Amino acid sequence: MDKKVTVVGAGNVGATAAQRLAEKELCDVVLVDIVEGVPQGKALDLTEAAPIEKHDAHLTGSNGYEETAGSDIVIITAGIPRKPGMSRDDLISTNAGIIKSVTEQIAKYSPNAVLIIVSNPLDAMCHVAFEASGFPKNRVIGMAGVLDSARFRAFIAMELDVSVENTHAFVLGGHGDTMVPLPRYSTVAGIPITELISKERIAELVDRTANGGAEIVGLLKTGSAYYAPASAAVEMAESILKDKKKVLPCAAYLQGEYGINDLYIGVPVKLGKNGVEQVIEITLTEEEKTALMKSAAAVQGLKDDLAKLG
Ligand SMILES: NC(=O)c1ccc[n+]([C@@H]2O[C@H](COP(=O)([O-])OP(=O)(O)OC[C@H]3O[C@@H](n4cnc5c(N)ncnc54)[C@H](O)[C@@H]3O)[C@@H](O)[C@H]2O)c1
Ligand SMILES: O=C(O)C[C@H](O)C(=O)O
Repeated sequence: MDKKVTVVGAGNVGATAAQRLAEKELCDVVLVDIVEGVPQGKALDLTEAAPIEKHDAHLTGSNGYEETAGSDIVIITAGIPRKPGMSRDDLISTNAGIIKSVTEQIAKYSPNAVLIIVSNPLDAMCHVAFEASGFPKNRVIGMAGVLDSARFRAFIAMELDVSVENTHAFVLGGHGDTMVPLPRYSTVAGIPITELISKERIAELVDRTANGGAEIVGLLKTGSAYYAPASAAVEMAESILKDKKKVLPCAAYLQGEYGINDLYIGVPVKLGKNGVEQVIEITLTEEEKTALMKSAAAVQGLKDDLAKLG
């Protein structure tokens, strides 16, 4: 393949993302993890599936970074997931250290890459990677909104018994308890769901979406969601690799947009070969604005915690 993507963290999200990238024949994939043998074993296993899955992507596993050199995109999933009873924010001190050291290595070997951050707490980890890489803001992006809106889309399709392909949904804000699903901008074949589903029922679907991560953690008990998160990261990677310029909700570094400054938060962006090519500002009602500002305040709190961690 003429494109190369590194996935750091060969655990649940990372290995599933590697599988999807290869099976869609988007790129060659380098899987990196600190555990000896795991990235090598998973890359070999995926390579042995290739004749059956009919793809020619090359997969390599490594415990170092030399093999990652010259990557077009790096998806960072390294770190610990939460367990039942924990919030994503409880992961901040452990994962900040991991993301900092991983990003420094990545920046050294792939100075022109676009980084897609997955590790939690997502918006805070974007700040860590942004600072540790020294990359411009358009090349450090967080994955959360694509996942959160896919969850909302799945719940809308289940509610109305329609194809998921007919559904569109928007979720703004930080990837935490204060995320902001936007029913007015969520549609079925272009029809706003506010025309199709009662207010009370929409409120329930919004609540289920905002708690979608915790719902899966409660079921799995030993970790968090990975199939949908991997799909979401790969949709972002595909838009960048193919310069598709899809408009997707992603965590982007805002400098004045939506009245928010110097903060990573989920907003609609255009994703192309340069990463974030445009932040799209949509009109919000007073209620939606208040919810977004509350979410921004929560992310700012985590950013302040990072500064204290040093
Ligand atoms: N943004 C989102 O929407 C979203 C969705 C799902 C998961 N997540 C987050 O992604 C992270 C990974 O989740 P998972 O389910 O894949 O966890 P996992 O435990 O299955 O995998 C994590 C992997 O990271 C590796 N790792 C740890 N430190 C490392 C380092 N310094 N260098 C390289 N690899 C390292 C571990 O060995 C492990 O294999 C978690 O923080 C989780 O909360 C975020
Ligand atoms: O909920 C988690 O801890 C993982 C992830 O952020 C998710 O939304 O599935």
